[in-house]
Amino acid sequence: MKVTGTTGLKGTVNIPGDKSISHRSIMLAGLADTPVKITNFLHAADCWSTIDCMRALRVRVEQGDAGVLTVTGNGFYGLREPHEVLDAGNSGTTIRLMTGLLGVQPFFSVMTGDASLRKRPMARVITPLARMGINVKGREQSRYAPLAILAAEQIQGIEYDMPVASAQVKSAILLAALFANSPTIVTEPMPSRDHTERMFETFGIPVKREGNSIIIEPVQKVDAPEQIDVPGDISSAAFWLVAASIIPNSQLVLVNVGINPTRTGILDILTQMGADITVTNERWSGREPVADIIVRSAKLQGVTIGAEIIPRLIDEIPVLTVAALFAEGQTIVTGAEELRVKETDRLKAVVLELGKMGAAIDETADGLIINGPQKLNFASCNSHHDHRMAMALAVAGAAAQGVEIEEPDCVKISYPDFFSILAALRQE
Ligand SMILES: O=C(O)C1=C[C@@H](OP(=O)(O)O)[C@@H](O)[C@H](O)C1
Ligand SMILES: C=C(OP(=O)(O)O)C(=O)O
Repeated sequence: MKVTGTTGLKGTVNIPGDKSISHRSIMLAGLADTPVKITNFLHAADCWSTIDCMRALRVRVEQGDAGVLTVTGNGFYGLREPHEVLDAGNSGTTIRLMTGLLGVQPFFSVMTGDASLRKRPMARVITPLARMGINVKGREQSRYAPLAILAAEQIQGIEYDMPVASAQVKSAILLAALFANSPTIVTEPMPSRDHTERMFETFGIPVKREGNSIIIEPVQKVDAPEQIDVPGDISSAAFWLVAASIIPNSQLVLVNVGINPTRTGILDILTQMGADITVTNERWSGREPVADIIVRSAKLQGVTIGAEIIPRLIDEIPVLTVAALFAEGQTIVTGAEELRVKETDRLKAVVLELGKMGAAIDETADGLIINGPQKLNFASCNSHHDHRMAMALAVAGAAAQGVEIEEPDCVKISYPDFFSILAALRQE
């Protein structure tokens, strides 16, 4: 995929559905006994992995006009033993959340994923689930998938202090907690995205929050809504926010962007860098706040991105690195060691691939140091089969002298139309 430099981006982008919320909508609707309609669902490979897993557990998922889904479950105890190995593909969210949900079922199941997913840490979910009485085993002393999930007997609620801020670990525990015989208290070191908690409330499940703790009482059933409208994904909007900021003569209107405060670190950091961002038309999409966002080119300054904000922009670091290369002064990222266990080691990958374009970025144990502005040249760069890398490289190329992206197809994981939208917004 070749992306050439452009003199400006202009237009309106309808932001595709939130990936995190799309996964959760299918899982919760699959526990209901009435049909749930889901609009603006993200039709991307990761969310389809969740659909395929839930279908294998005998949940009906039908696709109607405009990609609207209708999910029909068989009730709270209605999942059935799958005949096949469940494949989470490239999706960490699918395998980790599903492990919580499968661990409490009275049947055996096996989950696996692609080569990248089979290298990602799974002990972080297996350890707390084991304390609940859930029996999951994996490869290499239960560190990696494939995972074998044994039929559950008695599930206890636990009090768990999470060692890392991870919405996936938190959500796996909270899903299992619904089926336990006593309450569960999960405490996070820093608040991670709370879409599971909000989705629980949408399904009539009470959620108690005390500081950084979440308390869940077991339930016997869920009260499903008739419809869920998935907000647009701010992690997808992030590529346009950065691209329009650093490419002169740009103005974009991003429509229907989720602005859940556990996700808006990118808006805070770009604003601190001097970006010209206007959040308008704030409204609710169910229990999730959404808005339209106008972004115009601006002169950016370097910024410090510390551990406390990382969970609120965890997936945005690759594209923020590109922003930092175009900003005046130093940008320092710390506390971002979780990036090493994503689809690829994203700290290493940004240094290596943007380095091919001439960028000098220092890699530290838990972050990056970028001195801007830097001049980038045309180069061939590899996505490392990581969707966020592919899109960050495209933004860098469009803002500079162009880029050739090897292995660009991975954008199908979260944003299948990314390249065609980029082409449509270009001014020359
Ligand atoms: O819960 C979720 O939907 C997600 C949580 C984050 O992962 P971690 O929980 O591993 O931080 C994030 O990086 C991922 O893209 C989606
Ligand atoms: C890390 C990501 O997703 P997941 O963990 O679900 O694979 C991502 O989308 O950037």
